[in-house]
Amino acid sequence: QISAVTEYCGVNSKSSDCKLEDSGIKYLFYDVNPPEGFNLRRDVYMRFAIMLSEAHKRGKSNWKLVLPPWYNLYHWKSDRGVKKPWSKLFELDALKSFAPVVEMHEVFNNTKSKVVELDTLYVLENFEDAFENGVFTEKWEISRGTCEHSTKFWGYKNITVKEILCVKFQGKISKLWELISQHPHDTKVMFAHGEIPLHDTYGTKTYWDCRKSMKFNKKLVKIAKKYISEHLNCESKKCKNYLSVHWRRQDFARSRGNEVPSISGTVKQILKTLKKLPDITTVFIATDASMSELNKLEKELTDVGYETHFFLPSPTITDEYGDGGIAIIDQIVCSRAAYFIGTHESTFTYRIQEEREILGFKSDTTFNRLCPDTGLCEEPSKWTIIN
Ligand SMILES: C[C@@H]1O[C@H](OP(=O)(O)OP(=O)(O)OC[C@H]2O[C@@H](n3cnc4c(=O)[nH]c(N)nc43)[C@H](O)[C@@H]2O)[C@@H](O)[C@H](O)[C@@H]1O
Repeated sequence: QISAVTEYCGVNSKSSDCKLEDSGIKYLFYDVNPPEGFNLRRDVYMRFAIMLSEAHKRGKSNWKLVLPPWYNLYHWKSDRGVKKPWSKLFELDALKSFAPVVEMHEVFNNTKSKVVELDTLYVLENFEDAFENGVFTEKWEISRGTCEHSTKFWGYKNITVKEILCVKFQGKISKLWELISQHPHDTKVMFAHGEIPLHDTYGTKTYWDCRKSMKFNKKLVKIAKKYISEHLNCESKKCKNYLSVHWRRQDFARSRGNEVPSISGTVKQILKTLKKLPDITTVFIATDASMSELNKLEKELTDVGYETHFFLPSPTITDEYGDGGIAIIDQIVCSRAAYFIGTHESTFTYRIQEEREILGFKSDTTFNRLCPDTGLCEEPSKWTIIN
């Protein structure tokens, strides 16, 4: 009986008659340390998506990964209190083509009572000393005592939890299956601090297959294309006529003074690059800078004859897609430029570089960074694509 229902309500089933209680499906929920931003969260998603996709290949086909809604991100001011599903920002079908994922609201729809009761919430923590006796070993340990965690669950009142376990963890993400197997009857487990486990396969073909499946919502791509066509005069995915810069400011400018340049220092470096690119007279700036900083930068560039653009969303776009959507539009415009300069150690920049690798740009047009005004400037790492 159970197996018949399981088959009918299989992992790829779209039937609305499939109810979680009798379907045999198991759900893996995860969350990320609250202050972490959008683009680190995208990387954490990939770790879990690869974990589930690989497990599927090895027969664990009843597990689904629940996509945590985008909710109250520290840097996103425009959509406080709003739970944004992944489909607002990404193409869900593309994500599903790589890994068995479901949106949170789908889980509620599949639950008769509309209450989700997690069997176990594992709150992951780092070991105090990752290199005990000088070596890094993969390990986990259930800690006695308490650990810091939230049971706010993205603002949902109808998520409860039966058992909370604090776990010191270090190692690759697939090691989480060892924890899960301790409670074989669990059907809903959650990991808090999903950023702690490491990638199983960083930079491999599997990594890039997963990365390629993170296609942006088509409507956001359309908005970016229209902007590129109207303001930057290019109709292609690989434009030849503009340079793009990801100019990370805010907390980077405040607390990483040794790593990021001043405004004039930024202009100097952009101009130095443009000298090497005589056919380019247009610059696109993606940034989280204040309007006054941006106006200063723009003025210095236009004063010496460069057309300078940045994306200013209409209120309709902001209402519909929020800061996340605007970040994606900026990333698309940067990724299609003839030449890109990013900000050192910004995950926002890393995701643009990956997008450019997928589009097939030469790596010397992609892995470039803004240097501090003085002192050393380490070369950026080149994470090139494996097809
Ligand atoms: C220091 C660390 O930096 C990490 O940031 P980092 O890797 O740059 O990358 P993100 O986490 O994506 O950046 C944080 C947020 O800043 C906004 N932002 C940054 N640059 C741009 C831009 O060019 N255009 C637009 N539209 N928005 C931008 C955007 O809302 C993004 O979600 C943080 O995630 C960590 O929490 C921590 O603060």
